[in-house]
Amino acid sequence: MSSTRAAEPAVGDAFRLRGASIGYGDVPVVKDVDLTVARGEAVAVLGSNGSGKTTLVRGLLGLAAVLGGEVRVLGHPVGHARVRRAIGYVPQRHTVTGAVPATVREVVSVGRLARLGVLRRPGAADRAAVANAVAAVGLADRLRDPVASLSGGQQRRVLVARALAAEPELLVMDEPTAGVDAASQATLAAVLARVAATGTTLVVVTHEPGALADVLTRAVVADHGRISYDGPLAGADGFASSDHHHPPTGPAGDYLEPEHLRLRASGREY
Ligand SMILES: Nc1ncnc2c1ncn2[C@@H]1O[C@H](COP(=O)(O)OP(=O)(O)OP(=O)(O)O)[C@@H](O)[C@H]1O
Repeated sequence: MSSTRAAEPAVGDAFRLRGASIGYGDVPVVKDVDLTVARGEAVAVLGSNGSGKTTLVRGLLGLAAVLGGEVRVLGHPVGHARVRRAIGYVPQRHTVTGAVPATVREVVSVGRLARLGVLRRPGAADRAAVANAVAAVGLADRLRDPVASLSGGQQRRVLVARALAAEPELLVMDEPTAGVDAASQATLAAVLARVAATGTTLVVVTHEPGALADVLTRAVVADHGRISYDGPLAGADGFASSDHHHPPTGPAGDYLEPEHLRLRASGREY
């Protein structure tokens, strides 16, 4: 997709964990982890079920609690407004079926909200970013269709487009290829290669790194909440667990609906 954001030199950290413990309530799942990812890197997060991969990336997004140590994203503490605008997220397992019969364009437009702020109305650049993101995932001909009328794999691609529409500096994807057919995985790999080429940092939680092997260069393997391997993706052979992946089932209502409603309530059309 084209980007309105000029490629910036990849300087500094995309994120940095120092002795970081991340979890839920007061229970750490990720324990005492040191990890630095530089801007512009493309990193796979691998490991078996329950090893803490999702919790690790949710810690970057402020969706899991930092219980100890330090987590900084783009040089800022987690939850900083600058970080919220700069980070794109494709959550795990969610499809887009829910109570709100949103169209593809509406769901993808939600990805622009953080950039727009409360007051600014969408302009040509916003509409172009949405259209480009939808085209990038191969769904341009479905722009006006209700998302609920798409297949599970197509709905995953809508969520990828929603994250791309924000033109994020850091794109975090949790199992983006789960339940997506081989042709669509190849499309996604091509999209991510173009996104990476603009200097965007990629972090992809996956059980299927092979599908994105041309894009992801570094692998981090989680094991019982700790990092057991950090190095070239090629050297992580055998760590990727293919014993299981989640079918993309279940409503995404908790994550999507309030934002859909906000978009509609604001009367802002794309
Ligand atoms: N919201 C939550 N509240 C409490 N515990 C949680 C929550 N989410 C995950 N956990 C626990 O954290 C541990 C790690 O889960 P996590 O989802 O991070 O693993 P994962 O490596 O992403 O696994 P998978 O490959 O199955 O997606 C699990 O034991 C899980 O029960």
